[in-house]
Amino acid sequence: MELLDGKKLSQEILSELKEKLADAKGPPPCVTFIRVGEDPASVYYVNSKQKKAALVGIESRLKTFPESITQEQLLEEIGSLNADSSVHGILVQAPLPSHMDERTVFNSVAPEKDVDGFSTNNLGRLVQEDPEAFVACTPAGIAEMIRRYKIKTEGRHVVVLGRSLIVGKPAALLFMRKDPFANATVTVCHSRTRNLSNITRQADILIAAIGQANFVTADMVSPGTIVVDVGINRVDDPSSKKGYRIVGDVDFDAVAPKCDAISPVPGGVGLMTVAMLMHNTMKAWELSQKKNH
Ligand SMILES: Nc1nc(=O)c2c([nH]1)NC[C@@H]1CN(c3ccc(C(=O)N[C@@H](CCC(=O)O)C(=O)O)cc3)C=[N+]21
Repeated sequence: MELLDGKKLSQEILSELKEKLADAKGPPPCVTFIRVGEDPASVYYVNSKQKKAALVGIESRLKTFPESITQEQLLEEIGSLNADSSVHGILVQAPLPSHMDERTVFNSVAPEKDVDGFSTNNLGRLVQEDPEAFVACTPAGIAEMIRRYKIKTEGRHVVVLGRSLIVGKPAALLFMRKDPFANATVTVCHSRTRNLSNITRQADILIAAIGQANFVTADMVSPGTIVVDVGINRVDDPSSKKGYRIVGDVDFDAVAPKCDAISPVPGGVGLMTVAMLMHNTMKAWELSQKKNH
């Protein structure tokens, strides 16, 4: 069993980006984060994204708003960032307060600054296999992990567990692209899927993005499978300082011995997500320079 090491890979990606930026002239890439409210997980994630940006030489800015901000006010703020030529990427941290419509908010980010890839425009361009599309950072991170470990996907069966906008759906689209690093046969399963384990046992590559701790058990996985665990679930752990720990969607201890390769949580896809955000910001910056010349 090989461990798919997101920590090592993400550091590799970040240092490649840093190197690329080292001899760049003019203002550096800039990503602006929007955080509404003080959800501790959001505070933590945005903070860690800002730290990684600084490491690479990407400028980052943070705009925070109280939960009481109206959607209209938020759209106005996004509008002024869209118009600000010193900002190359905009990321509205999810989840948003329940009085907002996430779809409307995500769609208000200018397509060329939508480094999250959540807007209609970028999802459409992903379906069209447009290389200039911004691909959502988590699916992009999964694909990059598989590519860098030289895991073949062509003609193989990729089973995606979960159909979310942010992970499951774009991941399925990525792996079915006409591309030597994709070309997979993709099955998407979700909460209404019947005989789930019959399907998951047919997977060459299993991507778990359900959001439920220990959902994927050993009987669901055939020997030799490659498992990518996208879950981030909090479970109580009195022996840890915080009183909880983060686990994925896979019962790691039981499943890992059966796998050819498996990504851990933490230390797996989460870190790749952050690295791909930096990649997307760099891409937004490069595309904006191309346009201005
Ligand atoms: N607009 C938007 N874009 C996002 O990309 C987005 C978002 N909203 N909302 C929340 C999710 C979650 N997410 C993660 C980022 C980093 C780790 C990460 O760094 N994980 C580390 C640390 C885990 C830990 O200890 O908590 C690891 O897996 O090793 C995980 C998850 C981005 N998201």
